[in-house]
Amino acid sequence: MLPTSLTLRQAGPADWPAIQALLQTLGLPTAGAQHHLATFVLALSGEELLGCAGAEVYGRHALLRSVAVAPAWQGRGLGRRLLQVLLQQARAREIASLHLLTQGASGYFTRLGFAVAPRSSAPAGLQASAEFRGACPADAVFMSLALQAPAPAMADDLPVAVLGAGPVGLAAAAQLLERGLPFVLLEAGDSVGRNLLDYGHVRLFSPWRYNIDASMARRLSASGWTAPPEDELPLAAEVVERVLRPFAALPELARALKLGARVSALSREGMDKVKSAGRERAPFVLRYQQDGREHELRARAVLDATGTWNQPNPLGANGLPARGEAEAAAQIHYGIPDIAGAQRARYAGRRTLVVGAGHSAANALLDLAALAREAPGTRLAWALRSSALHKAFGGGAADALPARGALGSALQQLSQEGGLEVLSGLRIEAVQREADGRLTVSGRDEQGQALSLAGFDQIICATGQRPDLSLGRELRLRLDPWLESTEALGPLIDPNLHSCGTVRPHGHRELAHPEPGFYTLGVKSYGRAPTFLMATGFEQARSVVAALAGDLEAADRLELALPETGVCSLGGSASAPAAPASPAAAGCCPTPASAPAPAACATACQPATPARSACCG
Ligand SMILES: CC(=O)SCCNC(=O)CCNC(=O)[C@H](O)C(C)(C)COP(=O)(O)OP(=O)(O)OC[C@H]1O[C@@H](n2cnc3c(N)ncnc32)[C@H](O)[C@@H]1OP(=O)(O)O
Repeated sequence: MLPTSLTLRQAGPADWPAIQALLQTLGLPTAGAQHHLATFVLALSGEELLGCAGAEVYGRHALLRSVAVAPAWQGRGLGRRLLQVLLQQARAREIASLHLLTQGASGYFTRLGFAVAPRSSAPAGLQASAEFRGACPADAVFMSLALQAPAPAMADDLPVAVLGAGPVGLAAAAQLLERGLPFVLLEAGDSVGRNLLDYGHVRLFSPWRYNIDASMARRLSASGWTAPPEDELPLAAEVVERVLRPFAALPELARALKLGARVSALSREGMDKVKSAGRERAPFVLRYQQDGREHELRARAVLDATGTWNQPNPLGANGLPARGEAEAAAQIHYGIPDIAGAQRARYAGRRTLVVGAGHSAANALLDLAALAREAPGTRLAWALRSSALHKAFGGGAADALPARGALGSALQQLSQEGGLEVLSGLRIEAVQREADGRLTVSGRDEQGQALSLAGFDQIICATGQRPDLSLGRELRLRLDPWLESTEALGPLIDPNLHSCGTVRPHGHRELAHPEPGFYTLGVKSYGRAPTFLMATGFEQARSVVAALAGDLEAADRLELALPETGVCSLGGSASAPAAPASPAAAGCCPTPASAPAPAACATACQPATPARSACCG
């Protein structure tokens, strides 16, 4: 018998402690559940929580979870009543199908109409849920229940839209060609590889064989192309000249490529972000500017490989532009200027402050030091937010990419020889242009003491990049709260947690969003994390395109091991600042397909995985 005082109602924030306690008593996972508290239906007798059931909604699909009845009240129809309410609500919200993962209750849900299904059949949004990402053990049974007839598929003849014709966007195009899927490739710049050309003078620290996507190479080879010597280190511009441009010139690619086409907004036809019903069969709508006019096109899926290069982080240590930064813009270069070439005059005989702790800063400092040997009066200073210089110096000989290790070692040597003024632990707050035209930088040291450094002619800001999130404003995206990476990647790449090159292989599942058919690829998928390597992007493109083609077997077969940097840390304090990204680390340095991890790193740097529970639901 159920108590006469039984009430069923929707949960509110104050109910979470009691729900959590019930789930823990029954051995059900709690990870991620609180985010979906608003969907929870509760059964109460007075203040006492007798049972609960919740759902995570992903577009027109939902993941049933946390179906729990207190042991003393089981077997009296309470579970069934809770589920009836949830099902009613799901139908009212036009949810097309309900799914669940369970270890011990599949028999229970079979009686309610659920059927066991392969995990791979789960809608894309569900793949990004905490339960799919690890809160439920791999042996949990996946079950589904259709609430409405399946939506008709979107017209197959619509193209896949690839945004950005950098190495990863072009790799996606190569995969789409191999799969025979129609596509359109939109590039804002006037050339493929536009961002690489911006630092075209920089020599990459990974040799050719890691800079070329395999599917691109296959297609190029068929047209008589000769691969560059695989052990040489190319300049960034050479990657464009010798690989990307020849590939883009192939007729089958050239037909699909729109240069000078800047995408400004994405949405779904007839749907704003709020509308759920019919969403997944509504084509994407892309708005873009080309030749001074606004255009729109429709697509069945969108792969955003636009990178982050055009969104540099500012000088301000708090992530905001330093006060006065905009006014001083004419004397600040963001990225890696061509100090030995086109921009020599800007730095020769001048005093320059380089801000940042990544490979871009190292490259700029070494170029300035070389210039100082030729041009009298050239002086250089280096400001970095952290005082942990060893991180900026990298792993040296322990780095699996020797050129990357050598870059840090050369910087260390330069600082030891007194070739540069080092200002570590400096948190920049303001930049001021003085009457003599020089810049004064002020901020605080790690103890909070005010600091002011005057007399800089130029500043090179190499503090990394961040993604432009405005494109996805009308799409349903799930991002890591601080990295702004795809949410599932956050724990794997968070520089607060670890600094190794080790990232668990990942593909279409980790890259999926609640918006079916939308994926972010390449460095943008890592958001603000500085550890992206180009080979990661090639593998992402391969997996996502295989998934779009319906080849889940290939999409799930992920093969990628990243080389260690030689500087490993795990569980770094939250106050430890992240090393800023650099193009050398972020956009242009592919990695060996499988590089052995140095012994020192092999155990210390296991990628973080979400907390696991013995049970599931
Ligand atoms: C998506 C998910 O949340 S999966 C996680 C499911 N939850 C759990 O495993 C937690 C522990 N179990 C419970 O909290 C409860 O037993 C629930 C939620 C599974 C069922 O709730 P109850 O209120 O006990 O069930 P209800 O009274 O509606 O139905 C009882 C019937 O289901 C059967 N049943 C209950 N649990 C199970 C089970 N794990 N497997 C198969 N049958 C079951 C009972 O034997 C009973 O059968 P009968 O009608 O032939 O006597």
